[in-house]
Amino acid sequence: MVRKIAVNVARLVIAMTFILSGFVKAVDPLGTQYKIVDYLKAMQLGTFVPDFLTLTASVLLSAVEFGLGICMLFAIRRRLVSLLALCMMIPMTALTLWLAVANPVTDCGCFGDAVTLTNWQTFTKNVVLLGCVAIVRYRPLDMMRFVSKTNQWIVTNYSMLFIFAVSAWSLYDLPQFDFRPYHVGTNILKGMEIPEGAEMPTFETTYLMEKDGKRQTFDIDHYPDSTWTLIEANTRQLTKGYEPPIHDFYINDIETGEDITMQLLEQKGYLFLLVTPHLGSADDSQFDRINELYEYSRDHGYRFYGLTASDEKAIGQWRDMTGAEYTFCQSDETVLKTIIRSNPGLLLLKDGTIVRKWSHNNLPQLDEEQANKSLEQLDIGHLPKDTTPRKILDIVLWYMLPLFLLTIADRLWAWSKWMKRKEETNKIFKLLRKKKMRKKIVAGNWKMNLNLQDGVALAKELNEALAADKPNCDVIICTPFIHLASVAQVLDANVIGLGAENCADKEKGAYTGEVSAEMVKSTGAQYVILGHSERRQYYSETPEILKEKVQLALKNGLKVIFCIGETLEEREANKQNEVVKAELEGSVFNLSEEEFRNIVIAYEPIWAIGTGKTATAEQAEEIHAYIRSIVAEKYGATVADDTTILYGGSCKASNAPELFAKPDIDGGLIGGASLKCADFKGIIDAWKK
Ligand SMILES: O=C(CO)COP(=O)(O)O
Repeated sequence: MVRKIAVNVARLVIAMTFILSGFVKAVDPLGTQYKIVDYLKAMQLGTFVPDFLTLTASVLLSAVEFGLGICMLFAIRRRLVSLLALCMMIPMTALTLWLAVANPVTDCGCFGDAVTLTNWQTFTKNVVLLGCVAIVRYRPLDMMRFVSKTNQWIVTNYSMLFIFAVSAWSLYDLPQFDFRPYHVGTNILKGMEIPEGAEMPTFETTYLMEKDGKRQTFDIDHYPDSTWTLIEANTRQLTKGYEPPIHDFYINDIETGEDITMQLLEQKGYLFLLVTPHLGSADDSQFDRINELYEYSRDHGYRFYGLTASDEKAIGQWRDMTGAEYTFCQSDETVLKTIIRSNPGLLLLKDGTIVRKWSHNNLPQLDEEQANKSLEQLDIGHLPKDTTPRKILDIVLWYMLPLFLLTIADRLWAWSKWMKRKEETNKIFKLLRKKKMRKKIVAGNWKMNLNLQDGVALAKELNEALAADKPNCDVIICTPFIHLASVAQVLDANVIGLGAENCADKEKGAYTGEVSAEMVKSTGAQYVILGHSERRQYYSETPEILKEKVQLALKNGLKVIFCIGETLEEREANKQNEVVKAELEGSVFNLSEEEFRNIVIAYEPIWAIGTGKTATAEQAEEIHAYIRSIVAEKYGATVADDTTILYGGSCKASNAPELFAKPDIDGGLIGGASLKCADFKGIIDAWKK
């Protein structure tokens, strides 16, 4: 248990970290690409790898991280994914150790610009993650699944589609979430301010001095007297001090080389900055639109500058190619790349505040009417509404919600499958289902007892007792022929069903002493007992005769309580299964499924009838389950599940509850104990226990 919890906590930590890190990289693929280039430069490989490769690597890296995170979260391909995570984390941890020690790149870029970590923090984070991956790798199968194997492909494919769409959209337009210091709404001057009392950087200078050929290093507090000669002074920075979010922004006038940052930012009004870090690789497809915007700003007296890190030659080429008339200024390439992830990209500032940012693919287009208006009058001249909540909602609606719904549907499906399996294997579940689906019946078989008056009186008494205390099973009384019509008169058919104990194997005609199924039906009876062992034994009813009787009873709309059961010798010879199977096959398994649904089976071991010897509940359950299994073989599991199988043979109020509690025993066919109202009701009430 503890182990399982540890594996699942570790798995969630890895999943969340990978998903976050993959997502923020996908949101800003160019930022990730720049970071990759930084690493390559630090390894002296910068010049060998072309841009398209580093950009592809950036997109793939985010997809791999996000994909691994999702697989961890949903426990998809557990063994493979934990191995891949380990293969990724080992070199990553080694790499970040090198970063922490050698410090070739200051920010690792693990979480893009969303979360900035120092190199030692990154290394610590990776050590923790490596630990988690090791735990998960040790027991990958302890990870609990959120979606079943058959539906995992939906999660992975949908996630891959999502993350590539995020990357593509961010590349085409701009990062959908801007975590950099130059996001819309930022006042650049404010971003450059150092608050009063902020920590200042500290430095230490040491002095290498010489006296009489002996050299020694001193700090300022222990600076020696003039007998020492200064050889060398060394200054090193001890602490960085406070660094404002924008600390390296500058704009230089190309012609004069003068820094005009303050002049441009402090001047009130609108300012367009066309940012092109590198003119040689800038996209020039939209130059018409850029020129139109320049003309618009010129007509309305707005300032418009190109800002690049390229040299004058490149600027000249750009002018020739695009007909650009705007003035170019110079700035730092990295700063320009940080300002906007588009080359070129357009910035609109008002009073030093960034009001809008456009990728070259999404530049504003002004129609004639708009072109005549000032920026104050246009939408684009004002800060946009904060679209972050909307974007988050989009992600929730388009990505998280479908996955969530899939998970719920999948879990419900898995749960119903589990329940089904449980029902098939677990007796308690079986019992629950049986009680839910099949008819529970307690039927009385009066046999050749009670004269007409006593019979009618008993029927009346029982009717009243059950009307006053409703049974929660079906109750049937099966009486001799002569009682039927009269008893039918005193019974409430909604409370007690009526049946005969026999019917003829002939339809009608010269069969002196016989009573046909049609006649039985005409009394108001709904059931007939057939195949009782006493009739088989004393009146030589063979399976063939019973087959005829069953057919005629069903034809006349009677339901049949069909009795089967073995003799003591047969039980002792362990032949009970064979016997009951042969009895069913001999008389009822010829029926169609529809006909068979009108059969109630009564298992009555002959050695238990009227003898006071009851089959134990376990014995009875065992053979009832067997009977149900052969019905299932013949008619299928559904019919078998719906078939009521009664137990008969010395069943009393005292043993009925135990018998009826068995999953395959659906009630009783009662002989002796059905002749007294109290005894019979006692058995009926067993269903209430
Ligand atoms: O034969 C029976 C019901 O048909 C069982 O009889 P007893 O309940 O008297 O044993």
